Amino acid sequence: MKVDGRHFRSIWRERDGWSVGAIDQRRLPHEFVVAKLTSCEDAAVAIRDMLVRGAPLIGATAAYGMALAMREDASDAGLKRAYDTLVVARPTAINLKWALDEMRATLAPIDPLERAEVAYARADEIVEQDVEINRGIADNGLKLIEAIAAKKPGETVNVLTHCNAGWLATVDWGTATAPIYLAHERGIKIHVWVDETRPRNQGASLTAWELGHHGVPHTVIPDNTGGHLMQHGLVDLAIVGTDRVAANGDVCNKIGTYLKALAAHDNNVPFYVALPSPTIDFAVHDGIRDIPIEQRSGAEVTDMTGRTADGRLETVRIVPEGSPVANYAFDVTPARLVTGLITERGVLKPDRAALAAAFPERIASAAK
Ligand SMILES: CSC[C@H]1O[C@H](OP(=O)(O)O)[C@H](O)[C@@H]1O
Repeated sequence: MKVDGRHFRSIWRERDGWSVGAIDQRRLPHEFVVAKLTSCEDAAVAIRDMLVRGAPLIGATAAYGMALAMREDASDAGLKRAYDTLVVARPTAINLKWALDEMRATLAPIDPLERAEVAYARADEIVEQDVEINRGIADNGLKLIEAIAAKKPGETVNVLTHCNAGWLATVDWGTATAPIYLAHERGIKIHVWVDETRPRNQGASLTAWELGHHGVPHTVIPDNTGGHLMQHGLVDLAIVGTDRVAANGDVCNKIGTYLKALAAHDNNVPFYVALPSPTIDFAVHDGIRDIPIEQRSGAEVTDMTGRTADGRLETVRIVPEGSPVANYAFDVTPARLVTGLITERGVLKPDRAALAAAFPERIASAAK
């Protein structure tokens, strides 16, 4: 989307035809730095250390990581090594394995001499497909926003979102933010409550940054505020992203999403989840039981980084030395708390039948 009027994507193939540019999201919102990935290892580290993050962007980065790997070693052993290196970079977003499986299915059958060129072409397709899918999510989600706007003519539609499921979490448009950007472009009065989303503060540092630079009205709120806003009628709907949706409609997303869904349910606030179909894991039938929840470094909880009054970036400790911390990166919202799944093929009920009917080809591939 736009950064002060100039269009950006989160990741791209550079003009040299082989290296990969990506916005270093660890530096936002205070610095806009572009990283250059020149090896499979670079791609794996970028995913692991969250230089890039967000399920679809993780998949796109892994796809280019495989292409970078084929430049290094296009043998069968090289292909296996690249897959094995990338697939363990982060455990929860299924888009990582989805993209790697797509790349391996494309590359394994062909002559190693052709693999590098074909890998870049397939990675480019995955990237363009993400943008196209998210544009479809925008169209389908817009209908929900328009229906709310029609009931309150002249008033603002207030949307709450959690973490960052914006264009920075994908190649472009975002998932949860895609309908928001389209509504804004269509002139609908919209405002976004942005959960700061401790401990990595991706709402405060990424969602606020991208909405602000695209000109979308928003307010950053502490994570614990959403329930209060819902009780007082200040949230018309919630739209969040997801890292993995189970076949039964359970939704895995950034830690704290489940609590937001409970508050929405208690206040009859529609709670939608926006996702591209590669985020559906038809091999998982109980999200709470079976989706692996990443646990990250305790330093993300004990420390905070910010800008000082004189413009320096500093990291400070906010937890007593010696106090143990736990840092669960995701939680799972049961399908019963989800109003609908906004996909590129429509807004679906969060259940097995609806998902299977909308994506029969995915059922077939999961059965293999
Ligand atoms: C469009 S996927 C966005 C999803 O990914 C984020 O997780 P992370 O930043 O740790 O990769 C978060 O759960 C978002 O909702």
